[in-house]
Amino acid sequence: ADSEPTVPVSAASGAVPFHGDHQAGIITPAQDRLHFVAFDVVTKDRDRLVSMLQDWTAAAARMTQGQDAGTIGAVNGIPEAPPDDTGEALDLPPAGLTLTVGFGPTLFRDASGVDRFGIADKRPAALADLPKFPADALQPEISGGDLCVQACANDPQVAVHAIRNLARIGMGVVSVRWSQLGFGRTSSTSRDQVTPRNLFGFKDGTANLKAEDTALLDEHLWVRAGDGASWMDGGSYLVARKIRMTIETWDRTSLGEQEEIVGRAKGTGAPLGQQDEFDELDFTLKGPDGEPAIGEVAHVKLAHHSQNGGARILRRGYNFVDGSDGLGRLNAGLFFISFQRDAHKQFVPIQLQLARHDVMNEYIRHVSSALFACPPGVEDGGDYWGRALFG
Ligand SMILES: C=CC1=C(C)c2cc3[nH]c(cc4nc(cc5[nH]c(cc1n2)c(C)c5CCC(=O)O)C(CCC(=O)O)=C4C)c(C)c3C=C
Ligand SMILES: [Fe+2]
Repeated sequence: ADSEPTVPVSAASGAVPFHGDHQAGIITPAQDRLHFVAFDVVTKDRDRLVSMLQDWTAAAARMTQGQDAGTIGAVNGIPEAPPDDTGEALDLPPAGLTLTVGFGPTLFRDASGVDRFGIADKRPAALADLPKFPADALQPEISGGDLCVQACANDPQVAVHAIRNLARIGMGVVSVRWSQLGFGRTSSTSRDQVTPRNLFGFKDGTANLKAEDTALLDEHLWVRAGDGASWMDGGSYLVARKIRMTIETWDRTSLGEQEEIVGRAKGTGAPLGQQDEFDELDFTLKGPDGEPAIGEVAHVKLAHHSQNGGARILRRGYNFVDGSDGLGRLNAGLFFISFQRDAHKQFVPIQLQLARHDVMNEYIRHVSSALFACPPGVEDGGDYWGRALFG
């Protein structure tokens, strides 16, 4: 990838700046592909962990700009040594790659309560474990993690290459706990983007926090001074939930029932009883039968900020199909990701409402869960991922 791109640089293939006040990959217009990884830290040596985070930052700054992970490169080193880049992104453009790091609750105190790195007193209250929700069917082996990296790009090979090289660089310090590929975005995070569809066939990401809503982002997305741990100022909390969708059952449900469950028209994405996808939800409208056009337990009503003490989130999830399950069903669903200023005040009340009342629950199952604190952006120069926490 050190050579000049061989295809014209467009918005989809170009580079997203790595440095800035906030990490890229949050309000960056959602790219089409995801490789998300959670790591366990396998050393107790704080200096080794910090040194790896510095190496990761340097590699991330390079890879997001379409360069090799290391300064020598995949094919320019001595024949006797393993290359400092694995090579599968050679000749590929940056493809909008963003790499977003997060710190999990167990980095601060592990499962046995041990403060391995002397940072337990820096754990923000907002990074307390998420509660168990009704009907959660979480698999511990694909949940949690000490660190995460969200790689988003418009080329899956570019996202996978980035995660693979970070894992390689971290050998002996971290090991991969779990990872997830996503093949199609299920959100828009900018008003310039067309709303994509999830595997239920519905437009997903219409009523989302978007990059243009700067006042709402300050209110609901970015951690600010006074929120708690100052090292998180300018950062955001990431919730990941792998949600299996039993699409074979969904596909036997009538169109009308599907639309009632969601609360929007499948074709246009408009709220039921309204015309345009981007019309504000109107819960006072009545249908021909005199009942509310959007039912009391429609997904969009239950999830709406008016029903959840004003809580809003920035959704940035992806469709996944992990092959089939051996019983003739696709192992498919939605890898839900949301960013918010405090997951306990935003994601939790919304998810409690959904877990209790959403008819969609007959067709979905939450199988993994994780919460990470994503620190603010990295400045150009000597800064690195986690400096404010460890420095
Ligand atoms: C806890 C947060 C949420 C989970 C988990 C969740 C799962 C989930 N959602 C869909 C499909 C759609 N969701 C839509 C809107 C919507 N969903 C949430 C939150 C969660 N969804 C919010 C906050 C909203 C916006 C509500 C509003 O203010 O209008 C929609 C409608 C289109 C849109 O606005 O994006 C769809 C469709 C699935 C399939 C799913 C789990 C698999
Ligand atoms: Fe939703």
